[in-house]
Amino acid sequence: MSLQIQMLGTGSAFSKLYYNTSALIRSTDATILIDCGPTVPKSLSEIAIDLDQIDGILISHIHADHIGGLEEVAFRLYYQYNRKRVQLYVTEALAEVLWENSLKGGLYNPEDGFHQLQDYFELVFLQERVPYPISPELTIEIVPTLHIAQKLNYSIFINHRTFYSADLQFNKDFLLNEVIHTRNCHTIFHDCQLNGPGYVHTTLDELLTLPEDIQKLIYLMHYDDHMSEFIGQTGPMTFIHKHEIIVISD
Ligand SMILES: Nc1ccn([C@@H]2O[C@@H]3COP(=O)(O)O[C@H]3[C@H]2O)c(=O)n1
Ligand SMILES: [Zn+2]
Ligand SMILES: [Zn+2]
Repeated sequence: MSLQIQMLGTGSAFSKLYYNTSALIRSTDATILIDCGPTVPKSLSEIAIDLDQIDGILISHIHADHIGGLEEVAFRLYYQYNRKRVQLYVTEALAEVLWENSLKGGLYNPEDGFHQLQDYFELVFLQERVPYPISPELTIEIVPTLHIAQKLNYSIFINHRTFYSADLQFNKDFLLNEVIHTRNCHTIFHDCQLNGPGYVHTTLDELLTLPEDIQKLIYLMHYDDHMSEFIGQTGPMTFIHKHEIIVISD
């Protein structure tokens, strides 16, 4: 069984060069978007993927660089793609905040029957730490991780052994004990702030404290526009780039 993870963007929240960090998971039987910042529709069109080729969207947390493209996607699925229904993978709690505190402002339209998130998307409520089989070849599992205190935030295990971080404060114990020791992950996509202190993100210096054999598994994403100054300074870790495809075999 193999799947592809293709980056739609690899930049930080304020990047002007690398697009918002987001990825497309493509198995033979499902195409799922992880996060949907404002640059996602443009990035998809650059690789000639139409919105109606996407089966579902998973949201890690509510910051504009991860959800700011959802209004466009919702409207276009309805008006340009003949009311196409796409699954939205979220926890129930995140769905509530997503609608009430973000999308409702643009998408609420009672005259045309749009009252709630379900009027645009097929909601699939994920449970924390419960694997969810999206298709025979693709299983996802979300785990709560710390980005900003008291703010919902979920990182993702894809087919059990690939870890994809949401925006994340460095958690060495979690990476060593859960991601590596317990789950035996072979591939890690990790957010990376190039200059410290990180405050709400993991810094490059923090990732460089991990054992080298673990660093070898790490693709760095969510980086700032001065990334090129750090090429050669990331140990065995690799910057991943927009539209790059990583093939995952299990
Ligand atoms: N305490 C905080 C909170 C937020 N931020 C910045 O705001 C961005 C929101 O999107 P992000 O991708 O989570 O990155 C955050 C920080 O750049 C920050 O720098 N410090
Ligand atoms: Zn972000
Ligand atoms: Zn964030």
